[in-house]
Amino acid sequence: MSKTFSQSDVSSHNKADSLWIVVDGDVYDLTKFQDDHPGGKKILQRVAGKDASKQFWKYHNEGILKKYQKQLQIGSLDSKPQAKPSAEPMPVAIPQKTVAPKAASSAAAPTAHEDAEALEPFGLQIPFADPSWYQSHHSPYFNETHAALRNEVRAWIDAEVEPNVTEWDEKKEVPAEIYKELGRRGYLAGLLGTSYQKDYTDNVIKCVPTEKWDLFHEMVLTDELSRSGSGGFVWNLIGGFGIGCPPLVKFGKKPLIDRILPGILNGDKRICLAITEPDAGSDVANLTCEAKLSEDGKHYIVNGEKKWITNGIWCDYFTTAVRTGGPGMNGVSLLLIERELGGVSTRRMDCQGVWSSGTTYITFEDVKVPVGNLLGKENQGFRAIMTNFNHERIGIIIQCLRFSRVCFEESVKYGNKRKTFGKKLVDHPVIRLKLAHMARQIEASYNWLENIIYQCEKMGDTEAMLRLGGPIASLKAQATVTFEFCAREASQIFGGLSYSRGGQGGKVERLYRDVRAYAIPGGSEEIMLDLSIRQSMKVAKMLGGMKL
Ligand code: HEM
Repeated sequence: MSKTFSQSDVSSHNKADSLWIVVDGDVYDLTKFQDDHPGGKKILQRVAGKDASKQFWKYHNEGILKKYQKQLQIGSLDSKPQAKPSAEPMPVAIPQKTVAPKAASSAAAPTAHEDAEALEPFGLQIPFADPSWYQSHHSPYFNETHAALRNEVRAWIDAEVEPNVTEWDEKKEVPAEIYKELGRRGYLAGLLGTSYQKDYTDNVIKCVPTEKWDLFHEMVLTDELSRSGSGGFVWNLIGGFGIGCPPLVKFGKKPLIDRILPGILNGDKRICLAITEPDAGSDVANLTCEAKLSEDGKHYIVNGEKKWITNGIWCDYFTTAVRTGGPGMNGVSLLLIERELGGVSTRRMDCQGVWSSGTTYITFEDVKVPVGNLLGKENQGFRAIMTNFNHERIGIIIQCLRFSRVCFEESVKYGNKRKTFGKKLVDHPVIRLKLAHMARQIEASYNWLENIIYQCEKMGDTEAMLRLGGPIASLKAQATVTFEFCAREASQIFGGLSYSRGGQGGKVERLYRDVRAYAIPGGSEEIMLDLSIRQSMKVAKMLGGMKL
């Protein structure tokens, strides 16, 4: 914005018929906007022609300026210093001695050497609102390729997503263009829990050499997407893909992969995972959706229902758990069902949270699916589903922990501006105690997550399924409990502002509603905690190391 004004220029626009104000040295013409201002026009007229920065920041967060700046800003004060506003989450320079990052090591061994230097500080530097490596703490896991990805994703989310996410959530839809952008940026090819799938897409990620891609990049990507503060948004983008596509890549036959994977990775086609049924959730072995082999042995005829399927309404492909054999886990297969085969109906379900994720009820009626669409072997789908669960749960953990950080960050920011009884909220010990309990749970869980991701990076799929199934289940429960706690405490800190939708407490209100979408699917807390002990004990016994 090149136009500059003096303070006296602004002062002359001090009436309803020409209403200018100044916020942080920038000049806004609110003459037309005043009638639409949700806080009322009188309150704006009272500050007409004046610097209203203090009043503005009392009632709004940064998102408002990002959203309305283009439309309402007409210039800046001639006295405005050149420096950027401090709310900008860009890399910051703080005095310190260790800022020279080492060259990245191989994908299989992410900078796990003793002399790895700390990375440049990045973000707002609010302790615990970002992982400690953003504040230049040393880490054996993250190098400059992870930092480059983090910077790229954050710039995108800050500029194009965060200011719109409330609107999208209320509309229960994210513009299709955003999903395509995910493909264009080459992010989809890296979100599969495998090496980067560069052979199947021309949209290859630019900021990370593909041969260096590892599970920590995937972690950073999911983490930064989640900073949008909307489970609905994150699930819209990766909720179906992140769990529906890996079985295709790992167990699909080559002709099927060659035919459909490029369209999926480019963001042109969408895929989801269809396991849960009206009568089978965590109890996967009891599912009833049947796939009967046709007499000529060329097709499966699929009949049945699936419920709570993320993204289903928008999907072209459904990675579906079907019964091809007898009762129990040994009669279950995975089948890739295509919408265009006919007989697939989808309807949106109204849910408590994750509104823009498209939770779906699906019916399959005599769908004729070619046998070439079988993923893995007939009646051996249960194992593929179990392997997939680890990837799904790790995604849930990453999201929950970032949402917990968002609750923490929002609370710290609000606690530093809201005054009660003559003091800022953060100056009340009872509020600091809430922040302390949030921070300790977030950090403990995140450090465990880093360790588990490192183990996944080192172990093969089968070993990870056996040895990490228990710990991942346990951490999934830990992460959802942490998220619930942080959403609750943040909500108490925001008071009425997080009881109403939108506005300053909007993120916290939305995340509070999203909690159950994390605590129930992908294995409920109860199932996870029980499994964590059963599985860990069983494996320890099996591997012969446990002495009682
Ligand atoms: C660039 C100028 C402004 C824009 C674009 C703007 C926009 C908005 C928006 C979108 C809301 C709805 C709540 C939210 O989403 O946060 C809102 C609420 C409000 N605004 Fe503004 N506003 C501006 C300036 C001001 C100023 C200067 C004041 C005070 C002097 C003010 C006072 C309020 C109040 C009291 C509310 C209601 C807050 C609540 O519900 O708790 N606004 N504004």
